[in-house]
Amino acid sequence: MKAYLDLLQDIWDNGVEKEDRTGTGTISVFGRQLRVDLQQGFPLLTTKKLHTRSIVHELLWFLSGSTNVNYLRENGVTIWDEWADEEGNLGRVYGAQWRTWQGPNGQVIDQITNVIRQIRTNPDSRRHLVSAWNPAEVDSMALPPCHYAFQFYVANGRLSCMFHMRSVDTFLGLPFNLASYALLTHMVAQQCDLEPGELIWSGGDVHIYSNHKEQVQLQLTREPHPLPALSIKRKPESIFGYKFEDFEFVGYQSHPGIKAPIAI
Ligand SMILES: Nc1nc(=O)c2c([nH]1)NC[C@@H]1CN(c3ccc(C(=O)N[C@@H](CCC(=O)O)C(=O)O)cc3)CN21
Ligand SMILES: O=c1ccn([C@H]2C[C@H](O)[C@@H](COP(=O)(O)O)O2)c(=O)[nH]1
Repeated sequence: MKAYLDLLQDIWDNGVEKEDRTGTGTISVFGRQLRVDLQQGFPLLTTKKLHTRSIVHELLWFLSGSTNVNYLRENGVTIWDEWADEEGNLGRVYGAQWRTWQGPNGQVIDQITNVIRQIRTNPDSRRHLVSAWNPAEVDSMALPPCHYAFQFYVANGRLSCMFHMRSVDTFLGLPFNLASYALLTHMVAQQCDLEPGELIWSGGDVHIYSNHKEQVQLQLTREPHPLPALSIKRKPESIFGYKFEDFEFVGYQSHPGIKAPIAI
């Protein structure tokens, strides 16, 4: 994950100071890409300890189609609490767009089921795409999607994934997002009898919040450890059958966690 540290350094060296919606202030660059070969290990940051529990539960929650934080809270995950209303609702965020995109004639589109069916039946298609960016509904979301689209690609028996982010909290958000899409790629690959290939991240406004600068400097002094491996204990009937206990990050060795405030 040297590439991640290089990205932090790149923002540090080339970023411009920019105000933002949260009032925190950032240094920011525009348009960057990272590529990770999933055959070389699972891309979990080793230069600070990541809370894998939150990452796994958040992905299972997206896949379930839920947009209420109750499931997360029941499992001790608090990362979406600041954006939820009194009933725990977030509006038509990721889960809703992935599983129940509403068409103009009242039809409901399950993009996840569809994309997996397509990968299985027509792997060479160039349309293996899921979009969370729904212009008709962005105003009814607690936060418009940051990771707004992803695409799969099949070649040589391997499944690769490219995902796009319009706005990137590089210190707190991106490590979660990379691990989450790596996990999703492993799951979809298993469901489609493929091996995981490459994970490609592309970012628009890629920033470091002004109150994360010390944390970033500390992280940049640290040497990465070897990457862990992901073990999936069983193959469920469908992409929606995975449980938290099915995943193990084998050999995850990391530097200690680094606390940082989240910009709301
Ligand atoms: N400013 C901002 N950055 C984000 O990354 C972000 C948002 N807002 N809003 C929506 C979601 C929520 N996400 C979050 C929220 C909190 C943490 C966070 O505080 N992470 C801590 C550990 C917290 C935990 O797992 O309990 C960390 O040290 O990584 C990470 C991602 C990602 N998204
Ligand atoms: O998965 C996520 C979700 C959110 N973020 C970050 C990116 C920005 O710092 C904020 C969102 O603020 P906007 O003003 O809507 O851009 O959250 C992330 O990095 N990853």
